[in-house]
Amino acid sequence: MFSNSACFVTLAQEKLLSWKHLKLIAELSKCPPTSPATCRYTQLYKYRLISGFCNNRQNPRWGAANTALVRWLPAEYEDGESEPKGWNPERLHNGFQLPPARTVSREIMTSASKWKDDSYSQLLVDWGQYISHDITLTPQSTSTDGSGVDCLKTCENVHPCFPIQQEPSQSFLMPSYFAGCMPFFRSTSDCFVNFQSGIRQALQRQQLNAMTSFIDASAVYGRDLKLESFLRDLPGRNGKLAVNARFKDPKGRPYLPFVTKLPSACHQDLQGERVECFSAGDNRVSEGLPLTSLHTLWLREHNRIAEALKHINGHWSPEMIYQETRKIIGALHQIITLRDYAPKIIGPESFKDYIGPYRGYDPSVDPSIANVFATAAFRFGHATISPILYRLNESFQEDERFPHLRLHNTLFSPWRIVKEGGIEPVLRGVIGSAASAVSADMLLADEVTERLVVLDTLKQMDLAALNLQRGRDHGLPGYNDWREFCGLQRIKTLDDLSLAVGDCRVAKRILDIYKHPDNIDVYPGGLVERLLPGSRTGPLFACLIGRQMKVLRDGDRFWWEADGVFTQQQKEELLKFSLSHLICDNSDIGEVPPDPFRLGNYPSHYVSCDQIPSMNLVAWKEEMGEGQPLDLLGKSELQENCRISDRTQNANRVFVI
Ligand code: HEM
Ligand SMILES: [Ca+2]
Repeated sequence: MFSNSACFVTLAQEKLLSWKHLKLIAELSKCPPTSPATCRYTQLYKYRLISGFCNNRQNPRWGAANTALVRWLPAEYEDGESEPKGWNPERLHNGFQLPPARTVSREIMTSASKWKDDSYSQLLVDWGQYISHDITLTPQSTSTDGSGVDCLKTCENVHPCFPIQQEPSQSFLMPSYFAGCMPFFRSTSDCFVNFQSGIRQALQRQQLNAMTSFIDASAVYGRDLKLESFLRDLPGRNGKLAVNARFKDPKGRPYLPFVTKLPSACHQDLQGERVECFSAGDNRVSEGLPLTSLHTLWLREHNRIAEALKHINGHWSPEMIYQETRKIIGALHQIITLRDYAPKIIGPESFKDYIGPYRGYDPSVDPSIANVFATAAFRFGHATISPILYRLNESFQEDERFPHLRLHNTLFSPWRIVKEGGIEPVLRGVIGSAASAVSADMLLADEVTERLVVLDTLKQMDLAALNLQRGRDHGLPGYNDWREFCGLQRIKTLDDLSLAVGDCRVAKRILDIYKHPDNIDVYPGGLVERLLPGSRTGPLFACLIGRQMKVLRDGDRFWWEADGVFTQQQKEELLKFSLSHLICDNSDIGEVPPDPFRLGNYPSHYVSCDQIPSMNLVAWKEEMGEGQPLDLLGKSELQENCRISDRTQNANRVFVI
């Protein structure tokens, strides 16, 4: 039941089970019991802890890094406890076998072409990917998990491997060691046993979120002290982040530092010198060029703001400059996501229904990421990935030196930033080209279903099949159960499905493959739904994304609008910020659309950077002696007392934070 579990358990549930039983469970699970976390000192500290612990002082683990994804509906494993759906291919669900993930991908989700979305730029897609990396990372088992099985070499379902079977007609295209399947590593399972939700659910396998759930710029700063220290320019004593020591852009602007473990797995320009994978608060930073460009902009913005704050408050310590800048950058991530991004994704009506106006911090709200959000709903964005990466010159035309590229040639290829003109050609491409439209008959581009590059796997992967298989690995309930959860009608007939999808041919194909409406997986089901007006999602994903965004806001003690976090004057300055401003201040681009998520023609819909409002940081001016003494308390000093969960080390820890 608990095999391959990451070890960490708090068993303070004496009211429910005897200590004898708790100890037995701990032994079986190999998860040593620990005392519960407490947050004794945190009221004295005005910044978030890097791990997210003690954001909620009564429930210190809520939203923290390396805690379980929460369940809004109990898991449905084949054996009730841990085996994925489809683990035993012979097993019948409502009288039918589940269709293999790859079949669903090829028959329903893969498209050789994509329509353009005339309203929005590609930046809307890239922000989605960027912010998803701030709030969720589901760690996977590795071949070295002690199981003795190498998931790169087997096509059998043996823990922790749950390979994606190829359709027989495809196998001959594969090298012999892959013939028949694509490798798949099951997500690592959590050891934390939460009895509050009942014994049955407590014993079910749960997956982890390695990131802090909060929108807190953890993709910039990291999620533990070790990574955070590595990313900082501590020797500079200036509150800044460390920059790349080897390369600068053509105008002398900095790049992100490289990873330390060399040679890194990133792809190389075979002609030139090596360019390693970049490092940032999130280790997926080098996955795509727009993603890397956004990370680079935030690195530069941190250093720009830190420099300005140092001038304004000459008496601030390097630690205080760093923390205040980090706090501002976190707030800006929240503003862009809730004000500019979310309404465009779920539509104005759903925004009103599920999120609504801010009414203050609510400590009874659990801000943790839900399993269904990370594993299905927020992966809606995969259907908006463009098969082409556009690179544009100063006149927003195709760049002759750096032409457009097919997507698979850009993944994990940071050399294309360093050697091919910096981040500007890519940034102009993302603001100057249309997002891909989502329609039921054209979902994921075949660039990502036939040629997806995943590091450490030579094989070209299928993102649609990975998403589907991941949902089954996590035992996610089906599409119909989630519809019911969201107050939508269950689908019973082909007519019901045709109505939900808005395309009866697609609806028929889905029922032909699944045979029973209750067998439809939540990912393809949610993805094919007819989009709500003014949104980029159907009603199910709008509900799930809306609910998640609401708890991320209301359950965050440090939310930028929460009482006492910023002064009124500071809030007014923060609200002036926009992604246009981020681009203007940190790249060589001098003209931008006022809202870069909206697609405009160049030059008529662009304005000069001088016309973009900017924050006045004088709102952060503090007279000598005005700050609380603890503002200046060295973080390391405070966090000495905070023994924070680190799954790679001994799990048997006491939390006193
Ligand atoms: C070129 C663009 C993108 C690529 C190559 C990409 C690739 C991937 C891959 C390989 C995974 C892990 C799949 C698995 O094994 O389960 C993943 C997960 C995910 N992606 Fe994307 N993605 C892209 C864009 C996006 C966008 C635009 C969004 C949302 C708007 C998004 C949201 C997510 C989410 C929420 C996860 C789950 C993260 C986790 O919990 O680990 N991705 N993506
Ligand atoms: Ca976060």
